[in-house]
Amino acid sequence: MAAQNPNSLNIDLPTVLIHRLPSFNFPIAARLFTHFHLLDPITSPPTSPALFHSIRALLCVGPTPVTSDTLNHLSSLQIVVGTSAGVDHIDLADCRRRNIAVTNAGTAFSEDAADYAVALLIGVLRRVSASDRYVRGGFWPVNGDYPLGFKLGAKRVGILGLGSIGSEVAKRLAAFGCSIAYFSRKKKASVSFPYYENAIDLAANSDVLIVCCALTDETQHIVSKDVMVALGKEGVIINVGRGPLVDEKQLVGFLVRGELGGAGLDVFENEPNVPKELCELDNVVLSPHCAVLTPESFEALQDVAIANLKAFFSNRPLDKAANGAHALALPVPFNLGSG
Ligand SMILES: O=CC(=O)O
Repeated sequence: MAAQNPNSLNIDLPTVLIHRLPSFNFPIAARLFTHFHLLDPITSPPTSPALFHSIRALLCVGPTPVTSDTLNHLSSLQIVVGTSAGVDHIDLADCRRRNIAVTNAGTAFSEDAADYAVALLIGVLRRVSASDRYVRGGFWPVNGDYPLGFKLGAKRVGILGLGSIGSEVAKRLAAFGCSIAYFSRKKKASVSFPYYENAIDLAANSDVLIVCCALTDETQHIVSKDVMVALGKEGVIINVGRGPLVDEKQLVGFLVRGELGGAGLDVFENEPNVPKELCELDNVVLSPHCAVLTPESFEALQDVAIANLKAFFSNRPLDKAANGAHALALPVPFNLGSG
């Protein structure tokens, strides 16, 4: 992302510091530029480190870590605007302690993530990628028809995390004739799908587990060995959440030994490294953490980021009413103070 030269700031626009690892670009930022001065220290290092201590708003690109150390360099910071749905890369507890608001992508990515979860599931059950390899490899004329896949309709789908992505997944798979059940932090009064008290019980009553909950200390390795045993030999795991939600070492073992039916994985424990055993398996579909990446979702993301930053700079609360359908302020105390 090319940002303005800090030495030629237009003082009429509020300043937002971009926080990104050199490898992360923010592909569609055109509209943000029209509303804010985006300072990118990677392309335009500030002439004085004191500038960092005057920054009130930070735009955190992708999973760039926001640690206590980051926050120590930004003593005036009041808001971190994240550009991903997950916020596991942001030290939320420290932000809360320092009274710094944190926002995420809200629902900007939910539909794309849900579409992708369904695509991975169909890809695994119907062996779409493996069939593609079969045709391209010239095996069809030699070996004949490719082995049968499995039907999606009537599968019992267990959703781990019925937030905005999980709800979109449920809507889509219900339309395919699947039955839906879920486990979430709490039972949702507004939802009639069966609720299970824990991931093991959900897995024991499902053919497919779709993992789309947030990564927290409580949910790390929520898909454990016991969950895999409960899901059973024909069971399929789809992960569009975060790699560490699944015990990857166990998953690899279960798949290699034929103790699970398959997996569709967009996220991994040690990205961008993927266990090589997975690449050998035709009942596994792999993708490089791209479930949410469409130009349309980046447009929606800009709406959210602009709405939250505008609300912040005009002292309006960061809530849905203030920020439109996509906005979400995470439950950290938000105090604009006098700054
Ligand atoms: O993984 C993508 C996101 O959290 O937005």
